[in-house]
Amino acid sequence: MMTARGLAFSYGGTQVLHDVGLSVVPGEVVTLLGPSGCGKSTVLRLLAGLETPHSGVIERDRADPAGGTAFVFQRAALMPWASVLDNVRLPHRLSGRDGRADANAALEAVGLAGMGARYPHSLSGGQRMRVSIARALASGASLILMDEPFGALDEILRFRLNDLMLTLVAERSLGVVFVTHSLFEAAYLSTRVHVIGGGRVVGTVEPALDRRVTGGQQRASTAFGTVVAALSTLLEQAA
Ligand SMILES: Nc1ncnc2c1ncn2[C@@H]1O[C@H](COP(=O)(O)OP(=O)(O)OP(=O)(O)O)[C@@H](O)[C@H]1O
Repeated sequence: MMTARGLAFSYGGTQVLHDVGLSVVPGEVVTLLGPSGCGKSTVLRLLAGLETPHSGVIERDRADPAGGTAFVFQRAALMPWASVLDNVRLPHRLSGRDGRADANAALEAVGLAGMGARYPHSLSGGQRMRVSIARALASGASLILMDEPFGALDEILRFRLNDLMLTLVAERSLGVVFVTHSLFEAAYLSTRVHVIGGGRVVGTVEPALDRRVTGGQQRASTAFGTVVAALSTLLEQAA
């Protein structure tokens, strides 16, 4: 779906990325893990086209039928004056379409069927994040860039939304590039984890987990422990 190679980027005179590359195909969650300020969000901004790399290339697969890219931020960026349904169908409205059917289907997919008439202020943090994910799904995007989407949620909610994401990725063959601080979340969700330090990929781990096992059983498995240990070692090198 997307391949990036040799990305370098500076803010003013300060180089924050030296050499970052990644690729994502449908059904994959590719995670960027690293200490605060290492450049994870900047990589997402480059992938989203919000910034232009100073060197390196980003190639989007032209054969990708759905083609679109959606962004999900840490704070669910919802319009407070608009209903949940109108928030979710915003991408449709911006391109002159109705979008109700897609928006309702997406709300159902994230477990918020029947909540379309509510307003963001009446939702919990986890529900708001679900609305934000529903908006990304309803937009029809096949590639979703997620910048610490569950960082502000409690552990239980984060676990639930991690499972929801894995289901949606598998069912809809989405590609996801995911940024997180949490090595446990990275281990649980990812097809591949790139650990970033000093603007470079310092190491990559492909969690070899049995994906039929979920929840506490997965997190308590020996395989999971091995992945977490490998990621901690790389994180120590990245810090
Ligand atoms: N608009 C900007 N202008 C100048 N410097 C910036 C800007 N945005 C980010 N930076 C700097 O670039 C570096 C990388 O920032 P980035 O937000 O990509 O890191 P991050 O890994 O996502 O951090 P965090 O995990 O804390 O969100 C940091 O040192 C940050 O201070």
